[in-house]
Amino acid sequence: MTEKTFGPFELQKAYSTEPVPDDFVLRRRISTAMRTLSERVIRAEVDQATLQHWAEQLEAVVATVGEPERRDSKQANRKLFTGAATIEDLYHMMDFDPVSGGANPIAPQVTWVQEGQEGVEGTLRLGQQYQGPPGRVHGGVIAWILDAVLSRALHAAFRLGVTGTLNIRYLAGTPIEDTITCRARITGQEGRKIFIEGSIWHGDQQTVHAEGVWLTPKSLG
Ligand SMILES: CCCCC/C=C\C/C=C\C/C=C\C/C=C\CCCC(=O)SCCNC(=O)CCNC(=O)[C@H](O)C(C)(C)COP(=O)(O)OP(=O)(O)OC[C@H]1O[C@@H](n2cnc3c(N)ncnc32)[C@H](O)[C@@H]1OP(=O)(O)O
Repeated sequence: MTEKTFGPFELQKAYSTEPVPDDFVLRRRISTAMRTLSERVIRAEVDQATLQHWAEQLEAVVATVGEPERRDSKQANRKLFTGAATIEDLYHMMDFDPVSGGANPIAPQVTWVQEGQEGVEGTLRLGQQYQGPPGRVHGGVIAWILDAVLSRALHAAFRLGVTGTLNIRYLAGTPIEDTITCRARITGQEGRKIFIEGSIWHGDQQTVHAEGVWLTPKSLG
């Protein structure tokens, strides 16, 4: 049997419906453990001996991992655009994404509840490791997440581009350790320039507004 392959317009569907490759089941477990650890060790009230013990255990894991060879992600990207990407290639592109990638230990995990041409919506919860002012999400982390959410609206509408400009207006504090909602939608297009706006909400309160311009590369536009 020949292995199924995918192009850019099949990416989102295949990624959410095809079985997770075996190695990514394990990569996700590793990342979940690392994310949980990051959240739990921040501000942990423990004694010196416990910190010493944790430090030694974690240093031992780092030594065990060493510096492994890495796959060239450009190759998976090229295969995607010729319709030749395998599910493994798709996971290598998507699952290491620094926002919502299941196999990336630093990626805040977004649950996408709506993804379509009319826009995207996702929910997430950010732990103490993303705190700026006490109890609130760091402003830079908010920009990081919104860049990805607005980009997701671009992809959900089957368009491609890189962030050219991203403006953020912080309207109210965004809480850590509670569920927040992110939204984004395309508002217009002029040639290769695509205009996208987005927001973050805590319940009924909008805490952030974002708007930006994405540029489709000359080679694709
Ligand atoms: C189809 C389904 C797809 C599904 C998904 C597919 C694939 C997914 C693949 C992988 C997914 C994994 C991860 C996703 C990855 C990233 C997502 C997050 C997004 C990012 O993290 S991305 C990184 C940060 N980003 C950059 O790394 C950009 C660096 N930069 C440049 O690469 C250039 O700077 C560029 C290209 C921006 C412009 O260069 P250029 O040569 O094309 O522009 P040019 O001069 O021709 O201007 C043409 C007109 O745009 C106006 N203009 C120019 N620059 C502008 C700007 N900055 N802002 C607003 N307007 C601008 C001019 O004023 C003119 O306007 P006018 O025509 O009106 O005069």
